[in-house]
Amino acid sequence: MQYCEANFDGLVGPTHNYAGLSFGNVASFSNANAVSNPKEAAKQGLQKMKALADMGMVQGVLAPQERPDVAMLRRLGFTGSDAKVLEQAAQQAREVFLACCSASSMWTANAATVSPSADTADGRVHFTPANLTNKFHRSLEPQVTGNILKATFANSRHFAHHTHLPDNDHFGDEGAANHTRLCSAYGHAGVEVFVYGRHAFRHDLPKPVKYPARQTFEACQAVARLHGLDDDSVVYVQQNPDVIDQGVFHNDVIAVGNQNVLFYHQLAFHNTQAVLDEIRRKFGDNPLHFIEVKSDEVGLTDAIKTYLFNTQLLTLPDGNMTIIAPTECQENSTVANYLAELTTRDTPIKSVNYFDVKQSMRNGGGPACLRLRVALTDNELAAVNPNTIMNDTLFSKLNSWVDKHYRDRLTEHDLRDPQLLIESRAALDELTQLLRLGSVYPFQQG
Ligand SMILES: NCCC[C@H](NC(=O)CCC(=O)O)C(=O)O
Repeated sequence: MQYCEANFDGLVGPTHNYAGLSFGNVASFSNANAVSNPKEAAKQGLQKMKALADMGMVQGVLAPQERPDVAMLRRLGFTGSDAKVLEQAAQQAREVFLACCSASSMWTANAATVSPSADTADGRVHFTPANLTNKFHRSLEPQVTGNILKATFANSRHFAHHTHLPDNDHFGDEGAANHTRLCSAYGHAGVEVFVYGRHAFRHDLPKPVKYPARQTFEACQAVARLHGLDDDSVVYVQQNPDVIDQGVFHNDVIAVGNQNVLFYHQLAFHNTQAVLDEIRRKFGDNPLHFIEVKSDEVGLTDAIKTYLFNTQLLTLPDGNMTIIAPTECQENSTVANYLAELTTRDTPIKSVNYFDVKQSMRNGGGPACLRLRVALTDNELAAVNPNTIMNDTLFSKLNSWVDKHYRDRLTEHDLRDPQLLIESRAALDELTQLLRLGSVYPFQQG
């Protein structure tokens, strides 16, 4: 049997904007109110997807969500026509209105946690959408995310879809951004590493003081239980609370793993040595590479600014690994030099490819935030909705779709425009036909 790791990237939605919604995410806060370009953002994402498909990777697309979320605004007491709801909300509750306009579903590393069939008790691929409770704008996502995942991985023999965890801070779950799987080959049972920021029920244990810890230990345990993972193949790791307080709001801002490589910053974890020992013990005898970046090689500030660790670490068809990095890494000489030197070392990482995803970076989302990894066997891949897999035809169709529907400039004022809602729904309706997803959006369900 053949195995692969597919990357499913989130398509940037037509309302991509900068609203400063994510306290603790430095880029989001510092770009609040900047003018966005949804068309460019969507195209930057498509370019990355196409380039990975051209490298021989299996690349999929996950549809964006319906925004503004008029249904949520109605639930919060705004009434009348859609236009009236938008106008009242924008005037009376600006922050709530902006939260209901965010295109944040584009960061599909936060869509769900995925466990491949090689790790699960029933031999199916398991998906749990993340509840994203810590930020109101992101807590709007899990229901429709679940719909989109079910329409993309629509085969109950191979794919198990769980309901997101309870919508409560005690079970705060940010999905795959805090989950890494290490394995000797994608089809072999691996070690699933869950990273949390705090314990929900224990107040005596360390936690950040300035910024929120979005993910809890209890959420990680619940997902591992739902997926039927074996305790001997799971490691729970606490993120270093100090780095959360410096702007590392997800683990994938400070560490990334692939197969037998864990690439991380010296300050990433609490009790690092114990973490590494447990991973090594559970991983077994096969070779395992811990690539630790020391603070005197790349300081935390540079790592956060350039998103050195929010890179995709991919195994190419020739067996070598490559790093997919944002151009911010190339523009910083310390980081660029580090990466150049890394490819000469005796590790599986042999090359670096840089991509311009600046529209996403300004909201704190790098290449790794934009993708959800799904390791699949050939049979499972054959059961994935084929219309969501990137190739020349889909690339050209999606580019034309973006050209037809997306604006190239969006300000806060534009978000109030009822015409934008009409345009966005028309775009998404067409997209669901293009990707053959069925009716996944509230506006399609009457
Ligand atoms: N994995 C990357 C996620 C980035 C995301 N940013 C945002 O939602 C910013 C939205 C805004 O500020 O307009 C977040 O913080 O969860």
